[in-house]
Amino acid sequence: MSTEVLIPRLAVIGVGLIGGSLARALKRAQVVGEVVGCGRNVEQLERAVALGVIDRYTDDPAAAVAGADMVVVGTPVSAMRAVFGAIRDHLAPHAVLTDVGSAKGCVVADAEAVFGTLPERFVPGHPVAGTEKSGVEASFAELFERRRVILTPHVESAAEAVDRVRAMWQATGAEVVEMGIRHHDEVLAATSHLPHVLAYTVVDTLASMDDRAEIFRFAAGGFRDFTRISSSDPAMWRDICLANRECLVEVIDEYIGTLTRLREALARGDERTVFETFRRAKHARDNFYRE
Ligand SMILES: NC(=O)c1ccc[n+]([C@@H]2O[C@H](COP(=O)([O-])OP(=O)(O)OC[C@H]3O[C@@H](n4cnc5c(N)ncnc54)[C@H](O)[C@@H]3O)[C@@H](O)[C@H]2O)c1
Ligand SMILES: O=C(O)C(=O)C[C@]1(C(=O)O)C=C[C@@H](O)C=C1
Repeated sequence: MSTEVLIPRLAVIGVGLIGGSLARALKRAQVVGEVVGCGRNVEQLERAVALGVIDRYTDDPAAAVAGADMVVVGTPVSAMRAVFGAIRDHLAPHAVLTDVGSAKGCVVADAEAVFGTLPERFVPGHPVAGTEKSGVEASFAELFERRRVILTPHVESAAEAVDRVRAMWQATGAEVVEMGIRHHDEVLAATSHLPHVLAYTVVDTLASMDDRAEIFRFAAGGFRDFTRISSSDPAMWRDICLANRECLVEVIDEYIGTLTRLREALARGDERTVFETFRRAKHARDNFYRE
């Protein structure tokens, strides 16, 4: 099989679950030359080299991006503004800059604040794939296979830069789609951020009940499936939820409406409403996952 080096030098700033999985996938596909990692935790970066995820590392973002053809920011969204500030004057003229943040409006606002105007070669991105684990140890090359990656190019994004980021993600086995920035944040508030809020609050509610030991002793498959994502990094999810709070609060209100209606139906013994709510949900989910 012939392969083409799409990215002679890749800089990954924030080599964790997502940055590490991307580096692994691109190496496996043999489409990348050298991978330079950058972060704040030297032990983690050394581990990344030992695992073969990156070829070398530096703790200086400016040095990491020097000569890089593609720069991927894989830090928590709250760190992106500082990273943009540190690399701003050191990007090669031909370098394409992208990120993997779970919310996009905040990242674009940060880029605009740092760069003045949005750079032509900046293409915001979001792989809609992950796990509840964090760190380079949890990264794996197959993470993005048959998953979606959303690109949210801004009006100034150069078509050629968008093509390069698309080609990078396609090489990982992902399907790439484009979306408006606000639309992305509304959709992900509903499909990703709300479920995380629900999982965290359900577990938190049960954990604060007096008989919690008894409750958790009898928690079985349903509880495990529903709450897996409440094991995700609380600091990362605090950042995501606050960054996308406008869209998230709207969809939480919508959800509270549905939950309140169900609660009232249960209280008055309204079989029909309870059944119809569950039936509609089963129908929607079964259709969604029928492939
Ligand atoms: N975990 C998921 O399921 C998932 C899925 C898609 C996108 N994302 C997004 O990807 C990004 C990374 O998430 P992750 O799950 O890989 O987290 P992670 O904790 O596994 O990795 C983040 C890495 O960034 C490093 N870092 C933190 N602050 C930094 C800074 N100021 N400069 C340089 N490096 C810094 C950390 O040391 C760590 O190595 C986040 O923006 C998140 O919103 C996460
Ligand atoms: O599967 C998980 O553990 C995830 O949380 C992945 C998940 C999601 O909500 O689906 C989490 C955050 C992202 O930005 C994209 C994907």
